[in-house]
Amino acid sequence: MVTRIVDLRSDTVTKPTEAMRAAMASAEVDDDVLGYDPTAFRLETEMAKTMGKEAALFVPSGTMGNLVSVLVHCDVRGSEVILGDNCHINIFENGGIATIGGVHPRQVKNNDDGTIDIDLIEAAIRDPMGELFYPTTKLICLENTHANSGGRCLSVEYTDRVGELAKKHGLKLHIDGARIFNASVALGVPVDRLVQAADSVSVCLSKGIGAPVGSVIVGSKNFIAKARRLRKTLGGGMRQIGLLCAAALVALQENVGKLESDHKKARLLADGLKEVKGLRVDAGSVETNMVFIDIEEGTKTRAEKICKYMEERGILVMQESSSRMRVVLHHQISASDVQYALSCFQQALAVKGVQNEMGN
Ligand SMILES: Cc1ncc(COP(=O)(O)O)c(C=O)c1O
Ligand SMILES: C[C@@H](O)[C@H](N)C(=O)O
Repeated sequence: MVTRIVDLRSDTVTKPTEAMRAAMASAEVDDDVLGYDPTAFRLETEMAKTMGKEAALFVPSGTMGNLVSVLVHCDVRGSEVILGDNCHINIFENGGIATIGGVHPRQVKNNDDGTIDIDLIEAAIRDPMGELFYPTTKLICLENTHANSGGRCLSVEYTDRVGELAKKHGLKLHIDGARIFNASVALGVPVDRLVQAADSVSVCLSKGIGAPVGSVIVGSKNFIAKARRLRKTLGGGMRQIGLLCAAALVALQENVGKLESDHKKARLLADGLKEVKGLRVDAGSVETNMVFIDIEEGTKTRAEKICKYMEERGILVMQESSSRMRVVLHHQISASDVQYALSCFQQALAVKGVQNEMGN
């Protein structure tokens, strides 16, 4: 009988706290399409100030935040965006920039640390006055932290260099900052400084920050004005969104300060897992709240079996492939949860049933 659930699938799984629920219940609201929801205005004003940009816009998801941002920057037919081959926009957003926006993705290899070699970015740029055959590069996208690289942080120095390259070629820079606060805390760099070079940033409130729903796009006033119109076009114009924004305001107050603790718990779990025979964990590369766990060659089991074994004990783990799993720490995972998860992983790899000759 499972008596407790330890949900390590993602930092998107957090439940609203009592303070968030109370704020939602008492939120001052109005129609944000016909006018301006006052609580949405408060959140957008606060986020623009925090991120060091002129303006901000609440959107229902990080996927819509990236889609709207890319489409505002790539506003002419035949536009092209340079992005990492392993980035969220390219892998997990249904190809929306192309299928909905008609923007051509120019994939450049992501390094293991989430960066893209700057010389490869420059080599991928297609000059608008160039060959008749080519799309026109309009935008470069980075992702910080980089989820598929295990939550690795892009440094401010690297980000500034990419920003300089974009300016040199008359391009814009967008940062998928779903976990930008995690990067800021891990690097010890104020978040507004970390994104200073970016023309736009999409910030998820629904991840490590722990809000139930939503993201915020930040940028210039002109950019946000265009983004607001495009959000409506995409069906994202919402009415009394102060209910959601009130929870986000509480989340910002409550949880940014807890991100370092999430990172410490991730490192603690990674250090324990790397000692488990049959698992391979690069604990040294754990910079924020994510840990990728690989099954070692020759270990006669699969991620599916381990995830099932863990789920039977109340621990939810994201299966990435037949030999890879991911755990993500968040403010609703305690230190004792971490120890419990580690002990269950140790048991899973020791149990005959989980390991068998066929590795089935
Ligand atoms: C790096 C990154 N960007 C964007 C998103 C999209 O956010 P949402 O799930 O709110 O659409 C996610 C995850 O969800 C993510 O991990
Ligand atoms: C799966 C992915 O879309 C989500 N952003 C996560 O990290 O959980």
